[in-house]
Amino acid sequence: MSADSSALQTLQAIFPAHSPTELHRILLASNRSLERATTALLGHAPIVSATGSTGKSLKRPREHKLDGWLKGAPLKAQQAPPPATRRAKVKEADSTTATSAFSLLRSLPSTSSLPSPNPPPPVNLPPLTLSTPAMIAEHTHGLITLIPNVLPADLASRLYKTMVEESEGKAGTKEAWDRNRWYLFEREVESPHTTSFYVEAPNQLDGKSYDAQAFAEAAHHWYNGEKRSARVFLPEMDEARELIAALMRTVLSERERHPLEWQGDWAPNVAAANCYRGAKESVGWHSDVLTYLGPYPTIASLSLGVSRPFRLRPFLPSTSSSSASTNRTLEIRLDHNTLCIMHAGCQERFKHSIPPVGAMDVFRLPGEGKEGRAYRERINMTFRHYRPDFAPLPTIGSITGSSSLARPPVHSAPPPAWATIPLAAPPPPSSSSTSAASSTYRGTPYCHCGVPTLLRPDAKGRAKARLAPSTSSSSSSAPPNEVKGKEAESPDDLLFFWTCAAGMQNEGKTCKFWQRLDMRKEGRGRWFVPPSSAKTTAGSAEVVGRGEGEV
Ligand SMILES: O=C(O)CCC(=O)C(=O)O
Ligand SMILES: [Fe+2]
Repeated sequence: MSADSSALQTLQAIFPAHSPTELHRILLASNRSLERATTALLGHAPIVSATGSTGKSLKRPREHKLDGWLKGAPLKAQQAPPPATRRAKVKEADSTTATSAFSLLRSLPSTSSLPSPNPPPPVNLPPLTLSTPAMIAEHTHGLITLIPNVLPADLASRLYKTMVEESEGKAGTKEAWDRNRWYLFEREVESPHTTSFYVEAPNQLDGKSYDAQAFAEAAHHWYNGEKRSARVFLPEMDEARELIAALMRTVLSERERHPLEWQGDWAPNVAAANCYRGAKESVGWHSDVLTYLGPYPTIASLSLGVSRPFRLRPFLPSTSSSSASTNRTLEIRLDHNTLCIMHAGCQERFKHSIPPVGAMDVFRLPGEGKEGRAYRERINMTFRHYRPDFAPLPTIGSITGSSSLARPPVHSAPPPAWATIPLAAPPPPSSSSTSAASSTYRGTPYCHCGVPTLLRPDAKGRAKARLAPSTSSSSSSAPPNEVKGKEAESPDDLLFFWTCAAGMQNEGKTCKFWQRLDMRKEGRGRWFVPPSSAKTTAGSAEVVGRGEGEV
């Protein structure tokens, strides 16, 4: 796929009301710069929130904010998966997905494909609806498993009601969920849905090699760097995550684990929660940032309430030609009480989105009949396993485990926001600690802006092509991540890198920091030695954790 068609695709996603021809013309007139084309199409207006925190006026109609992005086709009537028992469904899904995922990863568009001098213009096929477990397994290469009716019906209803109230600020913490805000091309944008982030209460952490504060701090990455507090799991969420954890143990025991993924138990220790109120609320194309999940994470995403389509689109290598079929958007309907498991490799190979829909059915709780409240909300909870070997450093090692702190309504003091932690100046390049192999865990690399970086996969193969053109063949002997041993036995050859995150909150300005993930040098995976056993204190950790050199 050429840079042009990639940019064109992005423009089509942002401005679906414009024809591909028109977008192509504007892209060419903008010297093929995506940013310039976007600016031109937005008429130079900043995308600011209605409350205008930048102080600039809202000049564009609402459809030009993020919630106007990706206006998809109206939701087509779709066939719900046929009913079956929970056990049978797990089996059915497993039988089509087990152990095949990583060999199938190799069959996805390769980052080593040859450039195509004249790629054909992208053809816009409508999304392909995947309505059976077999279709889902085939088209997602085993990277998605859907489990309908995952929770007992009564728990699903209770959890849904609580989370709707919680999102409105009427339960638990009495604080409504917020919209994320961040910068894109130096314009402030806000998420077209509301969101919040949940972590384990300190008393749930006894004996674990991380602490609640560390992961509360990690909530910042969920919020694109905006300073927000994490909340503690509500009782109904705990009930659900226990059941989901047990189910996931079975599902994962039957799958091949990727050498770079977490090799221990998958424990859902955090959850991002999203509320989509009405047909227009949505989330745009993205893949989940890997900063605390590490490479090849498994994410268990629970849907409650209104049914909405979930879309997936493969990342296409920047240097390869693509056909309309390899690039086709996939669509899966997510009904109430469905678990959508995004397996290891899904974030690396696909983007996902919840598009706005033209119309939607309201939701009534099972058993309440027509008299029941007509809900307009879809609640989503993505249960995630934040890895100790990817945890933020400043507070790791200070496990509280205090039962007197049982279930506080919310972390009362804001977590030690990375943007506010007094930072030592980044060390000079010569003192870069990356050169010394060390197995002591040193946390998240900090960039030159003094903030923790984001971990992302080199999903399009751009970095790989730039770094090592000679390794661009899939038969390359150069291992990923420059490591020997188990972590080098990656069945695909994707790279991961740390990048500056400051731009998301710093009026779009970044320091261009870029550093390749190296599991061994950074003391992760099988080289992980928890800082507590290395006698790291919170105070010294602040200094140790920052300022790795740029490569
Ligand atoms: O609402 C969903 O199903 C997707 C949410 C999502 O993409 C996320 O939490 O990262
Ligand atoms: Fe996501």
